[in-house]
Amino acid sequence: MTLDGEALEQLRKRARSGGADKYHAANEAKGKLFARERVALLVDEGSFVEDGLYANALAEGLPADGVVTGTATIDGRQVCLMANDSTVKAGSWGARTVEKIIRIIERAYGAGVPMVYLVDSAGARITDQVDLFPGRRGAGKIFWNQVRASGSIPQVCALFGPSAAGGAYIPAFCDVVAMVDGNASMYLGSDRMVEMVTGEKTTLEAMGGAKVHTAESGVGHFLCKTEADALDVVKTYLSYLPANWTQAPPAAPAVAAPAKVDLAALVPASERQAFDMRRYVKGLLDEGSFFEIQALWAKELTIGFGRLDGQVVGVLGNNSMFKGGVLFVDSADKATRFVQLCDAFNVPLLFLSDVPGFMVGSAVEKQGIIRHGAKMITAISEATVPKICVVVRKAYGAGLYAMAGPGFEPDATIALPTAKIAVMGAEAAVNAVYANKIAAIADADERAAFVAARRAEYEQDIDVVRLASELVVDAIVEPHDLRTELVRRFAAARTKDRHFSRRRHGVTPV
Ligand SMILES: CCC(=O)SCCNC(=O)CCNC(=O)[C@H](O)C(C)(C)COP(=O)(O)OP(=O)(O)OC[C@H]1O[C@@H](n2cnc3c(N)ncnc32)[C@H](O)[C@@H]1OP(=O)(O)O
Repeated sequence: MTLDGEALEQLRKRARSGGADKYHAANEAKGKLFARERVALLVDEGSFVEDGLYANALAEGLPADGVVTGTATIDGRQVCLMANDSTVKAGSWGARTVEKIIRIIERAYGAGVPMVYLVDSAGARITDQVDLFPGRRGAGKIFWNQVRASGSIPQVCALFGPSAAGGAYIPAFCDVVAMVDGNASMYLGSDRMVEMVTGEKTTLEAMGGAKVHTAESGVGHFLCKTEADALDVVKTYLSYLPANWTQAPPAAPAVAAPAKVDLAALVPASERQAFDMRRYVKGLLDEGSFFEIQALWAKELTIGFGRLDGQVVGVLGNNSMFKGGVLFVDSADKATRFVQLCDAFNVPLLFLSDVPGFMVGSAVEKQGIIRHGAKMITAISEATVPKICVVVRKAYGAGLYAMAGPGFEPDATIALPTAKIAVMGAEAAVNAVYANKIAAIADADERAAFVAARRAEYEQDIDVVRLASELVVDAIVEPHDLRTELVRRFAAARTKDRHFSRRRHGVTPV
């Protein structure tokens, strides 16, 4: 075939226009943008270089084979990207679609630049299955490549529509997923399939919608109102991360902490009174820099990126506003993944502890709280980035270990003057040791006096000065000095040795 300029322009136009008008109109009615509009909104103007525009150009009705792939810059930094075109066979993957996706991930991995996935797809194109599904470069190779790239380059997903069956694993293998409320969904079997297999009547939204995944399953990380919001999340996420695991996160000009926040006043003296750790974090970090992740899921643990004097840090803080800040199965998983993410991309870790410990009881035992807790403690142990544990109010039981306590090679354990570190809280400890004696005291006043005396003894044992004198904590720091102390200590830890263990990898308690 010979092509003159006009014929090539026609071919190009056809490939760029996507699928049938009715599918463009249907998307528009749902407030969805065309895949190419999403790319244009995300990347620096004029920076996109496309690959595979003519994929399946000889077939009828499969422009670009339903996926846009290429390289671009975001805020001047190089990325690779793919964007499903849901106007072409619902964004399903044909053989060329799969090959294009595999190639762009391989390219991102090879170049050491982030990979961005703009997902809106029906998963495997069932009618093409022999070509796309089982082979060496079939759809499985997409996931293999994602797993290989995980922790080597940032991988971030914005989900705008369905992400069906195999398609659901693309977001799942990403570091974070932003989901557009009302349109985005992830599920292994469609509602029709679920009814056929199990008899359950459900909908994509009820089973795998954005609210479900960002608040209940934890597979999604950000609930976004609009597509533009989801694209902003992608940009913001990348702004905290290096291009790949060999580089340091990008520094920014230092910004002071918010002047009006009095950290000491934020923490109530009584352990029974809750406070919002998110306010504490925002008061401590550079003003406006806190970027919370999974804000709606496992809220008893607050996580996110921020900056201290312009340098990126990953923050984990127990939030007593939710479930008393106790660690549960989900919060342990939330911590595990975030610690691994930060460690992979050289983001120092700041632990702000106000933790009563892990939850106890038959419900959580049946959910495997022990192995989830062990997983979290494994991640904390294996993390070799600079890590600092600040005991803001308390660190009890295995909660101390899970929040990078002294045994977990932190670069420092810092206690605020009112901090308590103990195997458990005073009330529980007195009850554990003296239950028989307490029960044997008939007189109520005498019993109360006995309990108060034992409690006072116990409190003396865990006094913060005693802990500092025993070298359990490295410093006692007043709240108004905490930020400066952290800036200096993180700077000092930047060049630390990051070797952990002589082995291929551990056997994680999953
Ligand atoms: C690795 C294993 C796998 O991934 S197996 C993949 C299994 N996938 C599925 O079961 C999803 C099936 N599709 C759906 O549920 C819907 O199409 C979803 C994704 C919800 C989108 O709905 P909606 O926007 O209304 O589109 P639609 O159903 O009208 O479809 C538009 C055109 O696309 C086609 N299509 C859709 N999905 C596939 C698919 N997986 N394989 C092949 N073709 C697919 C439809 O047939 C329809 O085509 P046409 O335009 O009528 O010719």
